[in-house]
Amino acid sequence: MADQWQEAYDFAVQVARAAGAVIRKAGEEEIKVQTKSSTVDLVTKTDERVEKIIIGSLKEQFGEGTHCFIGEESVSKEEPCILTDKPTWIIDPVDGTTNFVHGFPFVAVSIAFAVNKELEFGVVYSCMEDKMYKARKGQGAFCDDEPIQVSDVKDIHKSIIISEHGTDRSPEKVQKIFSTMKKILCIPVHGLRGSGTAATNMCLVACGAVEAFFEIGIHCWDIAAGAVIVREAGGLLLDVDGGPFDLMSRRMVSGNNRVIANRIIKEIEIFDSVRDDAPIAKK
Ligand SMILES: O=P(O)(O)O[C@H]1[C@H](O)[C@@H](O)[C@H](O)[C@@H](O)[C@@H]1O
Ligand SMILES: [Mg+2]
Repeated sequence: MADQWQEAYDFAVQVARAAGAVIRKAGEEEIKVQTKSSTVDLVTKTDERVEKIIIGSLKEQFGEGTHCFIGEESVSKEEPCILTDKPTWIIDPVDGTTNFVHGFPFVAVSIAFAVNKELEFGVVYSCMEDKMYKARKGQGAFCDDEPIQVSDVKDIHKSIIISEHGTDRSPEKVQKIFSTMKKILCIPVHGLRGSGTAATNMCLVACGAVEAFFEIGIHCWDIAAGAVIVREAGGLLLDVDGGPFDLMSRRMVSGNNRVIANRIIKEIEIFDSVRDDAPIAKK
């Protein structure tokens, strides 16, 4: 089995790199934009095309029917978003679609693989920067084949924290997001940042550029690959209430260590998000 997953891991890296090349090329042409859950939740033909390319290549390589797929664009067309014990690929073809549309240079292809509901490996290709992040359970995390590690900062006053605003602009949620950010800024921390892609944000935690990233409202495909990369780089993942991380819960804190993560958690104003694996009628 171990060798089988190694082959899948290596193949995921190849597929992510090829997908990134398609995105880069598409960014040079006219981009037609549509919307999904809200007027600021953007999608393009490239998101759909790249997801088809990724899933098509994986099916061709590993055989139709043996593996399951959770892809952002397939789920938006009401394909199931349920993690079972079967080998399952969790894919965000274009993480940072808003960045892609605007030419803001952080866009990632995110591919994760889980077996028995446990994440085995994750690959994040930051395609505009041409940086390949990857990690396999128990084997460390890498950027362009160089080992990466989270920062060793324990003093929150010496930290940079990342968060995002998400795509739900209901005033109550925005109020909570900004109130949390204000409290964290006023701890004070050195800075608050956001790249516009959750996958890249997690890689920034993994390589020690920032101490933590938290968000409520993200989806499993935004963070599954990054979760493996953060853990393998020595970091940790928690729920925003300090409990165990739950991939389907749409909320997460990823940090370099528990001291930093706990300090952030103290300030987070939690709001509800419908779980990724909720029955479609509830979404
Ligand atoms: O929709 P994409 O660009 O795949 O993912 C983005 C989320 O929609 C957004 O809520 C989040 O803030 C951003 O970090 C994420 O990557
Ligand atoms: Mg995404």
